[in-house]
Amino acid sequence: MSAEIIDGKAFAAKVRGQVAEHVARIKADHGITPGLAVVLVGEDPASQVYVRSKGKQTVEVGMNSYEHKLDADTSESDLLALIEKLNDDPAVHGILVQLPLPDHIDEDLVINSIDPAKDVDGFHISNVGLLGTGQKSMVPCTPLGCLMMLRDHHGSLSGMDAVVIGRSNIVGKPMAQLLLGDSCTVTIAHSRTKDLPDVVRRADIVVAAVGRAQMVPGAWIKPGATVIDVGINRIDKPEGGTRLVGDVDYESCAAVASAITPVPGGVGPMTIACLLANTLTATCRAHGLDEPQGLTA
Ligand SMILES: Nc1nc(=O)c2c([nH]1)NC[C@@H]1CN(c3ccc(C(=O)N[C@@H](CCC(=O)O)C(=O)O)cc3)C=[N+]21
Repeated sequence: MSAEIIDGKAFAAKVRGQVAEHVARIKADHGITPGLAVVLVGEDPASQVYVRSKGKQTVEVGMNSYEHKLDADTSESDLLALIEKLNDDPAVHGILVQLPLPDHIDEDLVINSIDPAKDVDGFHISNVGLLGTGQKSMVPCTPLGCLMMLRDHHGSLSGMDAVVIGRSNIVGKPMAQLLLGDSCTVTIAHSRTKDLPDVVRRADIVVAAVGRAQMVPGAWIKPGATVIDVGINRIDKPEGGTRLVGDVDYESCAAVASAITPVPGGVGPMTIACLLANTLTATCRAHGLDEPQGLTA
């Protein structure tokens, strides 16, 4: 194994420290406490774990956390009414509606009903359009966390060949926009891409975000490339029990890459840290305060 391990857990702790410092300052100077509302519909146990750790970390950086847990059979109109209330609540600077939503609720409708200025996930069409045209926006947390780690590792990304595997609205597409914004030559690959191994082999930067356990083998990686693994998949261990793995085959990729993010402890913790950074950014914009440096795209 030769690759440097990019420690997302440590990086996320550093980001949270910067957020906490800034929060303390705006509290002391302006009497403002950032507030993040998280809305969870249904009982999905994995989702509940994320919501809990988000809530805990929100409080740890000095923000107010508002959790709304709704029954799985909550109607779309009740959910929209809650969002309207949160949009109008000056104590709430950020709103996150945990995805996926139950089938009877129109996800796009719900996301686009969030005030874009409070859309700390960056999923509202206004924010997507602003990001795509290089204007100031709220940037989706997972791609923002990946970008922070890449910038930290490489300094400039200018002119690098980047391949994003996966074309989701949540990760693949915004990741491609951010890499383009940093002057990479960007390819978005997906399930219909021809000769995927050859496409991936051209890349200086590989971002894997397909949601398929260990699908990228080391044989696809150009020696010396940087591998960012967005996948979080739970698989059975041969000896019983389960473990988390990414979308890349860690052992074989780490043997040829120059740097790689582990799962767990890579992109996941950075996603939550960036959610807090976005909540701080939204708070500063709402009150016309200076934005934190280095915590936005
Ligand atoms: N509107 C919305 N925004 C989201 O950002 C969002 C969402 N919906 N729905 C669910 C997914 C999932 N998600 C994770 C965040 C952090 C970890 C994380 O920190 N994982 C740890 C491991 C956790 C464990 O051990 O189970 C790690 O990778 O090291 C995982 C998953 C955010 N999501």
